[in-house]
Formats: sequence, structure tokens, C-alpha cells
Amino acid sequence: MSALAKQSVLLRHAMCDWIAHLAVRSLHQELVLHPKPGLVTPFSNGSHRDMTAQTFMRSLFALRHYFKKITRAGADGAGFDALRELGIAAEQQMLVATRGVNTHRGAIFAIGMLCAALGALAVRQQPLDQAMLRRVLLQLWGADLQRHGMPAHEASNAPQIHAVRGARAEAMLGFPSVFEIGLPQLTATLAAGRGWHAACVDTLFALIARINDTNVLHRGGLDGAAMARALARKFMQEGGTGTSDWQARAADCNDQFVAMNLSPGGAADLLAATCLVYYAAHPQGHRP
Ligand SMILES: CC(C)(COP(=O)(O)OP(=O)(O)OC[C@H]1O[C@@H](n2cnc3c(N)ncnc32)[C@H](O[C@H]2O[C@H](COP(=O)(O)OP(=O)(O)OP(=O)(O)O)[C@@H](O)[C@H]2O)[C@@H]1O)[C@@H](O)C(=O)NCCC(=O)NCCS
Ligand SMILES: Nc1ncnc2[nH]cnc12
Repeated sequence: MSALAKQSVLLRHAMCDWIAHLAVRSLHQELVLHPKPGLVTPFSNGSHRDMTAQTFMRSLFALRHYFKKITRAGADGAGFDALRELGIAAEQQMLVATRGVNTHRGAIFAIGMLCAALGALAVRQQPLDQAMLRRVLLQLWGADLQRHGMPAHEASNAPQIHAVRGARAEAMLGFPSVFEIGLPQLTATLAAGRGWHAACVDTLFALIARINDTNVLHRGGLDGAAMARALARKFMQEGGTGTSDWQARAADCNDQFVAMNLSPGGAADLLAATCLVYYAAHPQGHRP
């Protein structure tokens, strides 16, 4: 290999490692955010009995190599099956690190796919902006995600996928919740001058208010899911983090989630995904 070719491989690896570093940082950002209704934070285990912030840290540490591998795979033009194998291996690593707890199952999928797409953009020297990212994700893996995301019995009834939209449908549709809910809310709260912490809190509540989170559905059924959305909507309608009593309102919301044993793990993953996309597009920008 010529010196120039070697240099270009090194540069490519450095870019991918930077993207993987942003992925780990975005998941860490989600974990340390407090307050979060029903979710694990460093100060509360929310509605969980089997995981703590330490369990998440162990999981995150075990996954750091996965994010490098999947970003590099995206940069190397890997097909969906290769990405899927990396995802399945990462799920095993997570389960070993947490002794069987599903800390990051959704994130391995969502953040993994976004890392692969960012890798593909970086290697083409294209801007890591929202529109390009969504386009390249769908161009490269959209058809496979569609196949993976829609069980045969649903294929003839596409609107159903919108009614109960879980992790697979999110990816298949190019992460509408990240691009159409998460990022607009994050940037709106930042533009209002309330800072990074408030922006993440508002983004999480905006996501809980609008997505169909399969975790909430499994734990609380349709009534629990409707209640979780209504509580988050109320928090946002009362001004989100824009009022002086927002911490008390958020704590009250957490109490109600815990009383109903609800945990919006899907929304938490989508908050982390939103942070990743924001960090990648703003390399010189705001640092929490
Ligand atoms: C593609 C898979 C992720 C498919 O998984 P599944 O068919 O199970 O799909 P979903 O139920 O829709 O979601 C899986 C996880 O995704 C998160 N999630 C939920 N709703 C959404 C949503 N609307 N959008 C995006 N993401 C969503 C959520 O993950 C979080 O919750 C996890 C903890 O959940 P749980 O295990 O239920 O734990 P507890 O609440 O503690 O349960 P109990 O205590 O009550 O028992 C946590 O990990 C968060 O991340 C959903 O759980 C995938 O499984 C798959 O196919 N993998 C193979 C790899 C692959 O294909 N990779 C592709 C390339 S990367
Ligand atoms: N902080 C958190 N607590 C509980 N479940 C989660 N899934 C993803 N992040 C989570």
C-alpha cells in the first residue's frame, strides 16, 4: 500500500472513531440527564428494579468497540446483513456486561444504524447534516430496513405500522421522531437560550408525548401508553422547561410514571439519537 493510501485509511478510521465517540457521548448524555420520568438516572432508578446507572455504564463501556465497528462498516459500504450481524454480536456483549439486562437493545439498533450512515457520509466527504444523513440511510439500507421492519402480515396493511410504530418502523421510515420531533425541539429550546440541559429535558418530554414507545406499551398497555403521552404533553403545554417551577413539574411527572411502573426506554434511545445527529452536525458547536 502506498504512503498516500495508508494515510487515507488512517484518516478514514480517525473519522469513524470520532463518530463512534459521539455515539458513546450521546448515550452517556441520555443516561446522566436528570430528571427523566420513569427512567434510570444517576440519582434515581425510575421504574426499574433490575438496572441502575452503573448497569448502563457497564453496558456502554462494553459497546464502545461496536460503535467503531459499525461506523467503519458503514464507511466501507457494508450491506444490511453485515450491520445486522454486528448488531446481534453487540446485543450479546451487552447481555454479558449487564448479566442479562436489556440496557441498550434499542440503542444498539437505532444508534448503530445512524453511525453506519454517518460513516458512509464521512467517507464520501459529504456534510454530516440532517438531510444528507436521512437520505443516505434510506438510500443504502431503506429497502432492507423495510423488509426487516415490516412482518409479512403487516405488509399488506402499511398504515398499521404507523399506528404501533416501534424501533423497526422508526428506522424503516428514516427516524422521523429524531428529525421531525427531537431535533426541532432541541434547537427550539437552545434558541430560546435555556441551555443544553433544558433542551435535552424538553426533547425527551416532546418525544414521550408523541411516539409509540413499545416499552411503555408492554409495561402499561394501551391505557398506560395514553397516560404517559398525556402527562408528557401536559408538561410541554405548561411551558416545558420555560417556567420557574419546571423541576417540580418534571419530578411530579416522574412520580406518576413510577406509580404506574412506566419507563419510556424507546424515547430515551431517540433522545440519544437526536443528540448524536446534533453533535455530528455541530462539531464546533455547543458542548454540554
Ligand atoms: C430491531 C430490534 C431492536 C427489534 O426489536 P423488537 O422487535 O423487540 O422491537 P421494539 O419492541 O419496537 O423495540 C426494541 C427496543 O427499541 C426501543 N424502542 C421502543 N419503542 C421505540 C420506538 N418507538 N422507537 C425507537 N426505539 C424504540 C426499546 O429499547 C429501550 O428499551 C430497552 C429496555 O426494554 P426491555 O427489554 O423491555 O426492558 P424493561 O423495560 O426493563 O423490561 P421488563 O423489566 O419489563 O422486562 C432498552 O434496551 C432501551 O434501548 C425497545 O426495547 C432488534 O431486537 C433486532 O432485530 N436486533 C438484531 C440486530 C439488528 O438487526 N441490527 C440491525 C443493524 S444495527
Ligand atoms: N435511562 C434509561 N432508563 C431506562 N431504560 C432506558 N433505555 C434507554 N435508556 C434508558
